[in-house]
Amino acid sequence: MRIGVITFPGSLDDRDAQRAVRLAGGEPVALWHGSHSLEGVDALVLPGGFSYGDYLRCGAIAARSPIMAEVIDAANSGMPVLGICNGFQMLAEAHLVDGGLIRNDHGQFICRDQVLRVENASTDWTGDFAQGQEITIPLKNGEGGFIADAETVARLEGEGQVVFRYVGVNPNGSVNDIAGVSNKRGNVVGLMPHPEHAIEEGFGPDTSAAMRNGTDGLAFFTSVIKQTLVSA
Ligand SMILES: NC(=O)CC[C@H](N)C(=O)O
Repeated sequence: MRIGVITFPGSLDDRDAQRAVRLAGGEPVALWHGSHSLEGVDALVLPGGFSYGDYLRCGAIAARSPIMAEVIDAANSGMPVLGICNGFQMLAEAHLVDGGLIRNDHGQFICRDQVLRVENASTDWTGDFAQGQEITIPLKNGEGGFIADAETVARLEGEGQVVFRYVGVNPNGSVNDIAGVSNKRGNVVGLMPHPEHAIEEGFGPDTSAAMRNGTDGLAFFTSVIKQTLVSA
Protein backbone atom coordinates (compact mmCIF):
# COMPACT_ATOMS: atom_id res chain seq x y z
CA MET A 1 0.00 0.00 0.00
CA ARG A 2 1.33 3.43 -0.99
CA ILE A 3 0.80 6.20 1.53
CA GLY A 4 1.61 9.76 0.51
CA VAL A 5 3.16 12.13 3.05
CA ILE A 6 2.86 15.76 1.96
CA THR A 7 5.70 18.16 2.73
CA PHE A 8 4.85 21.85 3.11
CA PRO A 9 7.36 24.67 3.64
CA GLY A 10 8.03 24.38 7.37
CA SER A 11 6.93 20.75 7.78
CA LEU A 12 8.92 19.07 10.53
CA ASP A 13 7.62 15.55 11.00
CA ASP A 14 7.27 14.40 7.41
CA ARG A 15 10.29 12.09 7.56
CA ASP A 16 9.04 10.52 10.78
CA ALA A 17 5.66 9.92 9.19
CA GLN A 18 7.35 8.25 6.20
CA ARG A 19 9.31 6.06 8.58
CA ALA A 20 6.14 5.11 10.46
CA VAL A 21 4.51 4.08 7.19
CA ARG A 22 7.53 1.93 6.32
CA LEU A 23 7.70 0.25 9.73
CA ALA A 24 3.99 -0.53 9.51
CA GLY A 25 4.59 -2.33 6.21
CA GLY A 26 3.50 0.37 3.77
CA GLU A 27 5.36 2.21 1.04
CA PRO A 28 5.80 5.92 1.81
CA VAL A 29 5.52 8.34 -1.11
CA ALA A 30 6.93 11.84 -0.60
CA LEU A 31 4.57 14.46 -2.04
CA TRP A 32 5.18 18.21 -2.38
CA HIS A 33 2.60 20.87 -1.49
CA GLY A 34 3.11 22.75 -4.74
CA SER A 35 2.23 19.76 -6.92
CA HIS A 36 -1.22 18.94 -8.26
CA SER A 37 -0.61 15.19 -8.32
CA LEU A 38 -1.22 12.64 -5.57
CA GLU A 39 0.77 10.13 -7.66
CA GLY A 40 -1.83 7.41 -7.31
CA VAL A 41 -1.39 6.89 -3.55
CA ASP A 42 -3.95 4.90 -1.54
CA ALA A 43 -3.91 7.13 1.57
CA LEU A 44 -2.45 10.43 2.76
CA VAL A 45 -0.73 11.86 5.82
CA LEU A 46 -0.58 15.61 6.47
CA PRO A 47 2.36 15.81 8.88
CA GLY A 48 3.18 18.01 11.85
CA GLY A 49 5.38 21.06 11.88
CA PHE A 50 5.27 24.80 11.38
CA SER A 51 4.00 25.20 7.82
CA TYR A 52 4.46 28.76 6.60
CA GLY A 53 5.89 29.66 9.99
CA ASP A 54 2.46 29.38 11.61
CA TYR A 55 1.61 32.79 10.10
CA LEU A 56 -2.03 33.88 10.14
CA ARG A 57 -3.17 30.76 12.02
CA CYS A 58 -1.41 27.39 12.16
CA GLY A 59 -2.27 25.48 8.99
CA ALA A 60 -4.31 28.28 7.42
CA ILE A 61 -1.92 29.01 4.54
CA ALA A 62 -1.00 25.34 3.96
CA ALA A 63 -4.71 24.53 3.64
CA ARG A 64 -4.71 26.69 0.50
CA SER A 65 -1.64 25.05 -1.08
CA PRO A 66 -2.06 23.75 -4.66
CA ILE A 67 -2.10 20.08 -3.62
CA MET A 68 -4.94 20.65 -1.15
CA ALA A 69 -7.47 20.86 -4.00
CA GLU A 70 -6.57 17.23 -4.80
CA VAL A 71 -6.52 16.27 -1.11
CA ILE A 72 -10.03 17.66 -0.61
CA ASP A 73 -11.39 15.79 -3.66
CA ALA A 74 -9.70 12.54 -2.57
CA ALA A 75 -10.91 12.87 1.03
CA ASN A 76 -14.46 13.52 -0.14
CA SER A 77 -14.23 10.40 -2.33
CA GLY A 78 -13.28 8.26 0.68
CA MET A 79 -9.47 8.16 0.61
CA PRO A 80 -8.05 7.74 4.12
CA VAL A 81 -6.39 10.99 5.27
CA LEU A 82 -4.63 11.46 8.61
CA GLY A 83 -3.75 14.95 9.85
CA ILE A 84 -1.24 15.04 12.68
CA CYS A 85 -1.00 18.25 14.74
CA ASN A 86 -0.18 20.87 12.08
CA GLY A 87 -1.87 18.45 9.68
CA PHE A 88 -4.98 18.42 11.90
CA GLN A 89 -4.93 22.21 11.86
CA MET A 90 -4.82 22.03 8.02
CA LEU A 91 -7.78 19.62 7.95
CA ALA A 92 -9.79 22.01 10.10
CA GLU A 93 -8.77 25.02 8.00
CA ALA A 94 -9.75 23.09 4.84
CA HIS A 95 -13.12 22.15 6.46
CA LEU A 96 -12.42 18.44 6.02
CA VAL A 97 -13.20 18.06 9.73
CA ASP A 98 -15.41 20.26 11.91
CA GLY A 99 -14.13 22.67 14.53
CA GLY A 100 -10.92 24.63 14.84
CA LEU A 101 -7.70 24.78 16.83
CA ILE A 102 -6.79 27.80 18.92
CA ARG A 103 -3.91 28.82 21.16
CA ASN A 104 -3.41 26.60 24.22
CA ASP A 105 -5.39 28.16 27.08
CA HIS A 106 -2.25 28.62 29.21
CA GLY A 107 -0.50 30.45 26.36
CA GLN A 108 2.53 28.15 26.38
CA PHE A 109 3.89 25.68 23.86
CA ILE A 110 3.45 22.23 25.41
CA CYS A 111 5.70 19.21 24.92
CA ARG A 112 5.04 16.01 26.86
CA ASP A 113 3.92 12.42 26.59
CA GLN A 114 0.15 12.30 26.60
CA VAL A 115 -2.36 9.61 27.50
CA LEU A 116 -5.35 9.40 25.17
CA ARG A 117 -8.45 7.25 25.13
CA VAL A 118 -9.52 5.78 21.79
CA GLU A 119 -13.20 6.72 21.63
CA ASN A 120 -13.85 5.30 18.18
CA ALA A 121 -11.95 2.23 17.03
CA SER A 122 -13.82 1.93 13.76
CA THR A 123 -12.31 4.75 11.71
CA ASP A 124 -9.90 3.94 8.88
CA TRP A 125 -6.98 4.90 11.15
CA THR A 126 -8.02 3.27 14.44
CA GLY A 127 -9.19 -0.26 13.56
CA ASP A 128 -6.19 -1.89 15.24
CA PHE A 129 -7.06 -0.32 18.60
CA ALA A 130 -9.65 -1.60 21.04
CA GLN A 131 -12.60 0.63 21.79
CA GLY A 132 -11.74 2.58 24.96
CA GLN A 133 -8.05 1.63 24.84
CA GLU A 134 -5.67 4.09 26.49
CA ILE A 135 -2.53 4.90 24.55
CA THR A 136 0.47 7.18 25.18
CA ILE A 137 2.01 9.28 22.40
CA PRO A 138 3.84 12.65 22.39
CA LEU A 139 2.03 15.98 22.32
CA LYS A 140 3.86 19.14 21.19
CA ASN A 141 2.11 22.27 19.99
CA GLY A 142 1.17 25.84 20.67
CA GLU A 143 -2.31 25.89 19.13
CA GLY A 144 -3.93 22.67 20.30
CA GLY A 145 -7.15 23.89 21.85
CA PHE A 146 -10.06 22.27 20.01
CA ILE A 147 -13.14 24.48 19.69
CA ALA A 148 -16.50 24.20 18.01
CA ASP A 149 -19.95 25.61 18.70
CA ALA A 150 -22.15 23.65 21.09
CA GLU A 151 -24.32 22.20 18.34
CA THR A 152 -21.28 20.91 16.43
CA VAL A 153 -19.75 19.41 19.58
CA ALA A 154 -23.03 17.63 20.35
CA ARG A 155 -23.14 16.23 16.81
CA LEU A 156 -19.50 15.09 16.90
CA GLU A 157 -20.12 13.39 20.25
CA GLY A 158 -23.41 11.86 19.13
CA GLU A 159 -22.11 10.45 15.86
CA GLY A 160 -18.89 8.93 17.15
CA GLN A 161 -16.71 11.55 15.49
CA VAL A 162 -14.77 12.25 18.68
CA VAL A 163 -12.02 9.71 18.03
CA PHE A 164 -9.53 10.58 20.80
CA ARG A 165 -9.93 12.22 24.20
CA TYR A 166 -7.22 13.44 26.58
CA VAL A 167 -6.98 11.41 29.79
CA GLY A 168 -5.97 13.27 32.96
CA VAL A 169 -5.33 17.00 33.07
CA ASN A 170 -6.58 18.71 29.92
CA PRO A 171 -3.37 20.01 28.30
CA ASN A 172 -4.74 22.94 26.33
CA GLY A 173 -8.37 23.79 27.13
CA SER A 174 -9.88 21.64 24.38
CA VAL A 175 -13.66 21.42 24.71
CA ASN A 176 -14.77 18.08 26.20
CA ASP A 177 -11.05 17.05 26.36
CA ILE A 178 -11.20 16.37 22.61
CA ALA A 179 -7.80 15.39 21.17
CA GLY A 180 -8.90 14.18 17.75
CA VAL A 181 -11.95 13.98 15.50
CA SER A 182 -13.01 12.42 12.23
CA ASN A 183 -15.32 13.32 9.39
CA LYS A 184 -18.69 11.58 9.24
CA ARG A 185 -17.42 8.73 7.07
CA GLY A 186 -14.39 8.03 9.29
CA ASN A 187 -11.81 8.15 6.50
CA VAL A 188 -10.48 11.59 7.54
CA VAL A 189 -8.99 11.72 11.05
CA GLY A 190 -7.12 14.59 12.68
CA LEU A 191 -5.46 14.70 16.09
CA MET A 192 -3.05 16.94 17.95
CA PRO A 193 -0.72 14.31 19.51
CA HIS A 194 1.88 12.56 17.36
CA PRO A 195 1.59 8.82 16.63
CA GLU A 196 4.60 8.91 14.27
CA HIS A 197 6.89 9.62 17.25
CA ALA A 198 5.84 6.45 19.07
CA ILE A 199 6.61 3.67 16.62
CA GLU A 200 9.94 2.18 17.73
CA GLU A 201 10.81 0.59 21.02
CA GLY A 202 13.34 2.71 22.90
CA PHE A 203 12.48 5.91 21.03
CA GLY A 204 8.84 6.58 21.94
CA PRO A 205 7.36 7.64 25.27
CA ASP A 206 8.61 5.88 28.39
CA THR A 207 5.50 4.03 29.32
CA SER A 208 7.17 1.30 31.33
CA ALA A 209 4.91 2.03 34.29
CA ALA A 210 1.95 1.15 32.13
CA MET A 211 3.80 -1.93 30.85
CA ARG A 212 3.72 -0.72 27.27
CA ASN A 213 6.73 -0.23 25.05
CA GLY A 214 6.35 3.24 23.56
CA THR A 215 5.05 2.04 20.20
CA ASP A 216 1.36 2.88 20.56
CA GLY A 217 1.50 5.08 17.46
CA LEU A 218 2.27 2.26 15.04
CA ALA A 219 -1.33 0.98 15.09
CA PHE A 220 -2.54 4.11 13.24
CA PHE A 221 -0.50 3.04 10.24
CA THR A 222 -1.18 -0.71 10.45
CA SER A 223 -4.89 0.11 10.79
CA VAL A 224 -5.07 2.02 7.53
CA ILE A 225 -3.09 -0.63 5.67
CA LYS A 226 -5.51 -3.36 6.78
CA GLN A 227 -8.50 -1.11 6.11
CA THR A 228 -7.40 -0.49 2.55
CA LEU A 229 -6.78 -4.20 1.93
CA VAL A 230 -10.30 -4.98 3.16
CA SER A 231 -11.93 -2.35 0.95
CA ALA A 232 -9.82 -3.18 -2.14
N1 LIG B 1 3.89 19.76 16.28
C1 LIG B 1 3.18 20.50 15.48
O1 LIG B 1 2.76 20.08 14.41
C2 LIG B 1 2.95 21.93 15.90
C3 LIG B 1 1.82 22.57 15.17
C4 LIG B 1 1.80 24.08 15.28
N2 LIG B 1 3.00 24.65 14.74
C5 LIG B 1 1.57 24.49 16.72
O2 LIG B 1 2.46 24.94 17.37
O3 LIG B 1 0.48 24.34 17.21
